[in-house]
Amino acid sequence: MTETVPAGRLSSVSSGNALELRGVTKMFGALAAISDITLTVRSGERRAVLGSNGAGKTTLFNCVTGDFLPTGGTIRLFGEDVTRFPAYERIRRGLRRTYQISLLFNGLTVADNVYLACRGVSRGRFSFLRPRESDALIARADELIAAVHLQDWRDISVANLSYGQQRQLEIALALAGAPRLILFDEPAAGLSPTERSELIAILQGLPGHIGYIIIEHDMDVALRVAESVTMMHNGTIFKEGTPEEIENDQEVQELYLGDGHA
Ligand SMILES: Nc1ncnc2c1ncn2[C@@H]1O[C@H](COP(=O)(O)OP(=O)(O)OP(=O)(O)O)[C@@H](O)[C@H]1O
Repeated sequence: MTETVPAGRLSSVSSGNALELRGVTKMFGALAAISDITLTVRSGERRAVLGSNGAGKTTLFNCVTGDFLPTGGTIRLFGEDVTRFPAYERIRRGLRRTYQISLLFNGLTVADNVYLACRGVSRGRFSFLRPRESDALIARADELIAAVHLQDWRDISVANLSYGQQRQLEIALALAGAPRLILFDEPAAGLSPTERSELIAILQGLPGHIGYIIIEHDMDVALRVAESVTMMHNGTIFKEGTPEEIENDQEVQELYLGDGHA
């Protein structure tokens, strides 16, 4: 976890597309939660998806992960059509996701949680651990713990971590295996200003080959950790641009920033 590429210079280290959505629609009865979404995210790209409540952000994530099958359209992950693939097949191809709810083992330590996540995605998980394999997984777990700035809490049980530290740990779990694209669902929700700064530093410090899409209501966080922004409104894409373009866009300000949604 030593390679760090600042957001904004990522396109130079990666090629190809991580994600291509073409005309993706998801209906719930008569309601189009998302409608005709066409979106391309390059490998290594860091994209924020913004929009007011009910804009369709989470539905978009659920379609990408395979939690929902879209009603229409196609989804390609690293060039492959995964539209009808189950979630685990997408995970095998390097897709990860964090949730707004915690999925941690509260009674276990930080190190145990990350170790189990590493073991869960390692090839030898169904065999008895050989010492060397175990050592490698422990070393990998320690790398991930350092990547999310939790090395001083390595042996503390999750129940004794602050809320912000628990969110940091969830990022470490998402990094287990070989993720190439991570979907972060409101990682800054409920964090203190100090914890938000920590989160920004962690996201900015992720290895350059790992792209991500972040849903975030906190504009300050979103615009600092993303190189591109997609604004959603009423289930459709309303605007795309750089953080600067979005921040200065008159329509965005009127629709989103000015009405207290941020
Ligand atoms: N499982 C579901 N069944 C029926 N309607 C749903 C379902 N999931 C989402 N919706 C509806 O689809 C629309 C988009 O919801 P979605 O949760 O994707 O928005 P969002 O942008 O993530 O909102 P928020 O910021 O509040 O999480 C909303 O009108 C919502 O009520």
